[in-house]
Amino acid sequence: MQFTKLLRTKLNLVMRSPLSLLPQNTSPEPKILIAVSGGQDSICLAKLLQMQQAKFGWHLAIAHCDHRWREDSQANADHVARFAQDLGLDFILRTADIVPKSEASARHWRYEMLAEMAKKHDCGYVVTGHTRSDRVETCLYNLMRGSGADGLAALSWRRSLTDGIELVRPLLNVSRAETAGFCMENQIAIWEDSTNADLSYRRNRLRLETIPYLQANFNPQLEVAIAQTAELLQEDVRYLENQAQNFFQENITVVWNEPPRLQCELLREQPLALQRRIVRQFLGRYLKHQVNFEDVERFLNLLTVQNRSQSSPFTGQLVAMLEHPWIVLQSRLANNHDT
Ligand SMILES: Nc1ncnc2c1ncn2[C@@H]1O[C@H](COP(=O)(O)OP(=O)(O)OP(=O)(O)O)[C@@H](O)[C@H]1O
Repeated sequence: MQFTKLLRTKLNLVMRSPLSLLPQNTSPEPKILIAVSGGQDSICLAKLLQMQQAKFGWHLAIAHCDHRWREDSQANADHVARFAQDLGLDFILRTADIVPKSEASARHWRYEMLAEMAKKHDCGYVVTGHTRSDRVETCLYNLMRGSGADGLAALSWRRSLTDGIELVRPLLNVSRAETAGFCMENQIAIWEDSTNADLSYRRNRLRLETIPYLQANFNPQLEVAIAQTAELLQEDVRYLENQAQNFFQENITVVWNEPPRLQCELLREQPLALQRRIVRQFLGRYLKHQVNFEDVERFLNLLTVQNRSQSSPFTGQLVAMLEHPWIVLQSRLANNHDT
């Protein structure tokens, strides 16, 4: 039982134990919803948690989301239902009314359903089977998209899913090879997603071609190295985000009322790394799309211009106007200096 022992040890480390992210032996019994796709990672997670259920006093349930985008999706859901029954755990299923059009919309729907199921069944925690391998893929993928530290700090151990419900990923230091070894060792049948081998998906090319190439030619320990980078950046990002939040709390440099405005002088005094985060948080409240690099740089350019009526338009209806000593965010219609 080599893999079983290894993974149990990894999850119960004395220092920084992933399981310490979950409540243990509290009263009332903590309820945890395990998101299971049927693949080796979430199957491994569910079995590992079930093995320790009595020790930590958890009430566990399994949730599956059927996106209905493959012909065999019903059989996939049935597989997970049988697995839950074998483990003696409750099974909760959500089936999509409308088949999602993209990976991103499927993921969005899935997290919405997981939050809704957790709320309905009184679970304070949702756990997913994301592994170190997922983390490395996400990190590399984001690197190629030009992402900053936030994207490279891919996948957090824990974040808020919705009000009062935490999302926890206990397998972030476990590799996919280890979850596969665990499932084999424990003779658990996993559901093979037929699209996993499809190289027309960029994510699959990264997993099946790029990462093995980098491992063979650059660093056999590539996964560990990149996961370490993500881990380090995560705390850097947290620190900088807090600093940016403090800026809003400590200085009367921002007015949130209409039209919202930021004071140029105090913003200019901050290091550029912080200026960028402050502006991103500020714009994030108002722009309809996700704030991107160009939006932030366009806003910050206003700090360097002399022309009092200079403006920077954003996609959509908003424009940032230099109105000394402020940069004001207003509707394009309200401003006739549009560039
Ligand atoms: N259909 C599903 N039903 C329930 N849980 C799921 C489903 N698909 C994925 N999950 C959960 O999400 C984890 C990650 O799955 P996967 O890597 O396929 O998702 P992803 O699309 O990359 O999502 P993410 O953006 O969260 O990384 C799984 O280990 C499992 O816990």
